[in-house]
Amino acid sequence: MTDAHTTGTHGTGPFIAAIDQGTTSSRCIVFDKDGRIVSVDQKEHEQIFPKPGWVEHDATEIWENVQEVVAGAIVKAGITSADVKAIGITNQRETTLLWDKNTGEPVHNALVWQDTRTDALCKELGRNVGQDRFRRETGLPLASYFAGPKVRWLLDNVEGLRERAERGDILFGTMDSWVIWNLTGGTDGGVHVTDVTNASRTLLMNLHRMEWDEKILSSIGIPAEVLPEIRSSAEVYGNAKGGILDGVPVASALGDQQAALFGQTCFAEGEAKSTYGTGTFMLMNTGSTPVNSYNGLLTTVGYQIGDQPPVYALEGSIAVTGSLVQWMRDQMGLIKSAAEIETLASSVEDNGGAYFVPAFSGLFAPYWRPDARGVITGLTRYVTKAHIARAVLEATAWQTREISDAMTKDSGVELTALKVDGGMTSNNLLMQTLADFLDAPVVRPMVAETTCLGAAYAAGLAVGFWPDTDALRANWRRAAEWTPRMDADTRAREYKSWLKAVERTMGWVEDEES
Ligand SMILES: Nc1ncnc2c1ncn2[C@@H]1O[C@H](COP(=O)(O)OP(=O)(O)O)[C@@H](O)[C@H]1O
Ligand SMILES: O=P(O)(O)OC[C@H](O)CO
Repeated sequence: MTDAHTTGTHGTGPFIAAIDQGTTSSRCIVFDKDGRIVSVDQKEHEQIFPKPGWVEHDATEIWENVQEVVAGAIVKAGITSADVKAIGITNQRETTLLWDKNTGEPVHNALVWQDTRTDALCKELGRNVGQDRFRRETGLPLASYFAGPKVRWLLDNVEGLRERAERGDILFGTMDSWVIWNLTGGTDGGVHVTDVTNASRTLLMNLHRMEWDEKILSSIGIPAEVLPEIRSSAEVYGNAKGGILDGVPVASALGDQQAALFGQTCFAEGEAKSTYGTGTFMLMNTGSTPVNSYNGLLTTVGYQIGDQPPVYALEGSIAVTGSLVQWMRDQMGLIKSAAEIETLASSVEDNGGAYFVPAFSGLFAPYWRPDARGVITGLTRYVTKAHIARAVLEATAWQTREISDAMTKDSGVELTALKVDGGMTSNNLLMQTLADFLDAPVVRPMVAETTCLGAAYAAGLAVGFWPDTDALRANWRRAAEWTPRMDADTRAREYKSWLKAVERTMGWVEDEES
């Protein structure tokens, strides 16, 4: 398939190292000038589920893993810090951490983006401050997904924390800030920064001014003292201090989905990519002005290169896609490996009338309904586990279709082709189904690790390793393409049934339960 896990040096360097601090693992990839992978090292971290709906990570474990994978990738490449021109950072977005700047100790586990404990707080803020205000100033709907309410929860629930924060002893960061602060020295002069893409996921940054919004900070109840400085996505923030890359410039930070947009070289307005991992995130470059969404998408920052103006994006976020395949494997035991879902689903011609809407933690885009829960509908005695497997894959494709429709409505741009990446894209049936449901070609690049590649590209631009985005475009190579085969009537009929199934998920959780 792709060369994602090859090791061994290409040429003689120099190189760029990218760190991807993801939801389930941390990895480091070394790239050469052609954007090819030289080495990879990766380590998973524990997923902590203290209560239903709560998801946490141990940030100390994550920082240890990051150091380990960086050392692993450098050793596998057979190079030294002298061969590495810059380090790029990309990360799971929205996951929220507060730590003590004097000791470097986290005050609590990080609250992960999937964590829904702030649902009630968001409702309260919506009543007191108004949904519209958040949308207008930050581009985001008020939802537990984002970082701001998680910061407030920590300040309210960790004893004595608010006083320590107001005294200036506590730092807030998403995982980019945590990794950069530690890489650049931690308690010994670490820099406390974030980039515009990560800041645009907090509900705290004014999307038009690229600054923390004081009115929103005071309405959520967050002291400005804890906040990192907002910087561009591609500039030198500081040099690594200690460790195997001592002295190397840390030169980019991008939320992982924005990094994938960059790695897929979606530099022109209207270009879009969709990343199929645990969840799925489709982003479309909308150019130099933020496009308001009236159809359930997020307005977010795509990237900002140094002192150039920021580039905005529209995003459709789907919470459950690859994780539904994991659920079929781990909770249901219907398949033994994620790849087996393709074999099972391919053993039947169609879904047998069954539709599966995986609203396990409510529905994200384009609905933003925390009260929704998963349903399998259309069941008769005819339906087998193979039909369900097919409905599982179709769920990912239909959710993408809904987001693509919303993007067309919001941006006026018709999707002519979708660039895809992520673990699920190795599933040919899914990719064909996607092309069929979108009625547009689906293309996958040679380097499937677009997230790390995007972080490497941004860091490389910052230090002059690559001259400009045209040089990056030249590296993009197509590995596979799927073209639509479904007839229009079947597509329309199936889409109607899918939308009917989605309706059945709504309102399941009563107000007091949520
Ligand atoms: N062949 C496959 N068919 C369907 N889903 C798959 C397949 N292979 C992997 N997956 C799913 O893809 C996800 C892993 O993709 P990855 O891009 O590594 O995710 P993440 O970066 O979110 O951890 C898992 O949720 C897994 O269930
Ligand atoms: O770490 P991933 O690939 O699951 O991405 C998570 C997203 O950034 C959440 O917004």
